Amino acid sequence: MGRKSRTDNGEESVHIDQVEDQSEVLFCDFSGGAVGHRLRFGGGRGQDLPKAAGFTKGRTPSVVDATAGFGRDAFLLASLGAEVTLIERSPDVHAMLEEGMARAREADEKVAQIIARMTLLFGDAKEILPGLAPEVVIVDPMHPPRKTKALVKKEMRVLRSFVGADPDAEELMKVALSAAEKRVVLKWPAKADPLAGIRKPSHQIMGKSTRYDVFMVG
Ligand SMILES: C[S@@+](CC[C@H](N)C(=O)[O-])C[C@H]1O[C@@H](n2cnc3c(N)ncnc32)[C@H](O)[C@@H]1O
Repeated sequence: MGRKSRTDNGEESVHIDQVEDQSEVLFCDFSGGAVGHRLRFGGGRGQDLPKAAGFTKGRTPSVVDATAGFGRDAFLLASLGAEVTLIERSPDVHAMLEEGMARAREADEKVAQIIARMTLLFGDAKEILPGLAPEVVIVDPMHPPRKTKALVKKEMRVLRSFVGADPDAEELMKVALSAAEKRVVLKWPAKADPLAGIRKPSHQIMGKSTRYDVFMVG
């Protein structure tokens, strides 16, 4: 996002309005890096997210990831055999995902099979979810600022510079709770206060830095 102006000597220059981390590009890579590593060495259905989403040895639910972001959670669940619909409302992030998925389809046969189970939608999940009747909804809004000084991972800082905070997370959770047929999983920082205005979770799965609040419905 740039704004043009004239310098003292009359030359045109471009000012970057949102300097923060927008100098960095949004990029998603489904076949290398952290995602590829998790695919090769991850703990399968024993990982916290699939457990929270109700994946068992014999059961693979259909999932809507209402907050797609980098698509990593969706990719993990699709790698375990689930059909996953991803919803993203930021045009920049949606474009990044679309490109990342297209690249991954070309890169590697195994990864392409996983991507084939992922359907990406553009828009606000609060409007789209009620028309989908999903078994399981995953909600992972931008997390509240940390109470500690621990630095947020760079890629999340870059993402935040594009999408900002998600102040309507409570509203999204309410829509998710009425749309899901089986359960809603809220991914939230382990030590953060519960999301205001939402009923208590049915149970929690606690990780080192992340927890999964599981809300059974129906
Ligand atoms: C923390 S990131 C999600 C990261 C994701 N779980 C992953 O594995 O990469 C949150 C994303 O959800 C998107 N988002 C938040 N609220 C949304 C809504 N109501 N509808 C669609 N997208 C939403 C934001 O634009 C942002 O890209």
